[in-house]
Amino acid sequence: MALGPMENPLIKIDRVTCRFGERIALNNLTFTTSEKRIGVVGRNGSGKSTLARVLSGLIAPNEGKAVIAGVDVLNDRKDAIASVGILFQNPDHQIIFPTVIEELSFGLRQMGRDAKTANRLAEEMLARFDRSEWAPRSVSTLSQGQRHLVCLIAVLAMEPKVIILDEPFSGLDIPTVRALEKYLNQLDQTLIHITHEPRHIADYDRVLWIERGELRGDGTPASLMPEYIAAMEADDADALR
Ligand SMILES: Nc1ncnc2c1ncn2[C@@H]1O[C@H](COP(=O)(O)OP(=O)(O)OP(=O)(O)O)[C@@H](O)[C@H]1O
Repeated sequence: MALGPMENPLIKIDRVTCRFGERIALNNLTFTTSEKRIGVVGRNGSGKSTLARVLSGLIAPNEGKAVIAGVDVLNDRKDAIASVGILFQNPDHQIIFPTVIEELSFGLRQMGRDAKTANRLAEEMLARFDRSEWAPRSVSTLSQGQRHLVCLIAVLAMEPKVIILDEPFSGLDIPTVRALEKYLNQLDQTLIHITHEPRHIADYDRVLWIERGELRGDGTPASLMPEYIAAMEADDADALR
């Protein structure tokens, strides 16, 4: 018998606890999901970025594990690269090479492509985004929005099944946000989008509301966001504690 999405979810967070010293960033968090568009909300410091890092295998939880498309993303790094990609809030936390083509080729080399193939695929990706002239450009000469697009292209080039977006639009101007949104909406891949802006996930299939490292709410945007927004507005005295 074929397993349905409930028995064989695309994404599984299984009893994950993450501590930083005394601080508990994620507390025995468990959920599964196979939806294509998942929003993650919660106040500052609630554990969203920690969840993003666990989901992409970049940090080891103290307990529990993350499994994406059957891959234990922490322990099986080679398969994890094909399963999950992450777009950080700040592109400068992601970019490590001086030129755009080197940056794009790097991920493809990591996936086992030879240098020539990686270069060709990177050039094809730039052409797809109508940015072929960026190939030899020094990344430092691009604007923040342009560097963001380089990071997104780099993630897409690796064709991961799941793309995690950690507040991808903060600090970007309206046209750049619109352009990135357009690219993202067209994608066939699963998106997990961490945001403080309800508008960005209004059409999503599911929203997870994280508070103090635990799941405070779980539902559709229509069922969950009114309560979330009311809680945020009622709670401004507690901000930054
Ligand atoms: N490397 C770290 N060292 C120490 N504490 C950390 C570290 N990373 C996260 N924390 C703490 O873990 C908690 C959760 O942080 P996290 O960055 O996951 O929150 P967040 O929901 O993404 O916040 P924001 O909305 O402000 O980006 C916070 O209390 C934070 O101070």
